[in-house]
Amino acid sequence: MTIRIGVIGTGAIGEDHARRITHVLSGGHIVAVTDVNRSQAEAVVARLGLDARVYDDGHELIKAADVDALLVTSWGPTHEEFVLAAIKAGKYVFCEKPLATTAQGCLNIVNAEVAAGQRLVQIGFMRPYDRGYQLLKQAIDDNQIGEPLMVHCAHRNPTVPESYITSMAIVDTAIHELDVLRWLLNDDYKTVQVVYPRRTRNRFEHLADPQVVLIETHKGVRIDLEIFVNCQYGYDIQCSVVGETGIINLPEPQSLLVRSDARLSTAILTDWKQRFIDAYDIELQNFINGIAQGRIEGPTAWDGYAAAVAADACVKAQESGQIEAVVMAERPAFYNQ
Ligand SMILES: NC(=O)C1=CN([C@@H]2O[C@H](COP(=O)(O)OP(=O)(O)OC[C@H]3O[C@@H](n4cnc5c(N)ncnc54)[C@H](O)[C@@H]3O)[C@@H](O)[C@H]2O)C=CC1
Ligand SMILES: O=C1[C@@H](O)[C@H](O)[C@@H](O)[C@H](O)[C@H]1O
Repeated sequence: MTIRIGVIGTGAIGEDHARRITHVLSGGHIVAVTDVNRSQAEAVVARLGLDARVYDDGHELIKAADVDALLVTSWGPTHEEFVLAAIKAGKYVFCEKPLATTAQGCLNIVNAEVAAGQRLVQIGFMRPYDRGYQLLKQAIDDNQIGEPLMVHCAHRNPTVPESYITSMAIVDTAIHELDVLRWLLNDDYKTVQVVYPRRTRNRFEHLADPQVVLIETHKGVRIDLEIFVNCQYGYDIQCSVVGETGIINLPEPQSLLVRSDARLSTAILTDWKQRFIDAYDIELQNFINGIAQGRIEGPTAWDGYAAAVAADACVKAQESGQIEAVVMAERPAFYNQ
């Protein structure tokens, strides 16, 4: 059985996902694409050699009879309307993060999915599929370091474009940690605070960079998360969990150790596409397999909502300078299955 897939938004990650579905994974076929910049969609069709129709509009594509499932990889503020339209059409939809740019937007999707009575939405939170994070989780669940007490994290990008604004450090970047740490610790967030260190000179003037997000979970774990999106030297994701009897660190991506010219060195990646390449492959293969089996199992709309509630509180904390509460709605039993 081949799942016929339509892609809405053929920018960086839309093209990369279309590439992996076409040239790496099995069971999926890209039959339709659209982008507000039509020439971008046409260029992707040509570059990847896709046998796909180019639509003028995402809603038209969602309704197309030969499209079984959607990838929503357009800009964050457009996700909610496309995911709601996909649910209305009764079609499976893989939506890149964020599910919606506000918690209320995510809740609208949660409510629509619950009303549809079937899991149709998977979010592109790929870190739980990353081998390194899986090893961390296994060690915590096996009680190898006792109860987790503190987590030190860093999320560093080499540079960001001028269009990247201060709140995006939360809704676009920290959102990955806001998702993966709930899963890792099997916990939810109680409060958040954002503090601003001295700013780097290597930033656009309007952007506060770096930032430090301080989080307290319901179990009392304290998390400090550095977001530094103009760090210059690489794409660097760090996570260190301090437990009662030991410390575990996220493994570095595999890389050659080179002895040469009186130096011992190893390269640092610079591109998010490479850092999580295996996780992206696995999450999308799971989505395709889940559709074929009539049951998708990846990160849910509720996970998208939970991360967005924390993100909303962080954005509030960016502006207030205060400790802000993270208050979630009651989890529908639908998501306990
Ligand atoms: N899971 C992950 O690690 C990553 C996720 N993302 C997420 O993926 C989404 C896209 O990010 P990028 O590919 O980096 O951005 P991008 O700007 O490279 O691509 C987005 C594309 O969507 C198109 N678009 C915007 N509005 C549209 C609409 N209404 N209908 C059709 N097309 C539309 C744009 O013209 C553009 O070509 C964002 O939500 C981002 O947060 C991006 C990078 C990594
Ligand atoms: O999702 C991503 C981007 O959208 C975001 O802009 C980057 O900061 C993240 O590192 C990357 O993983």
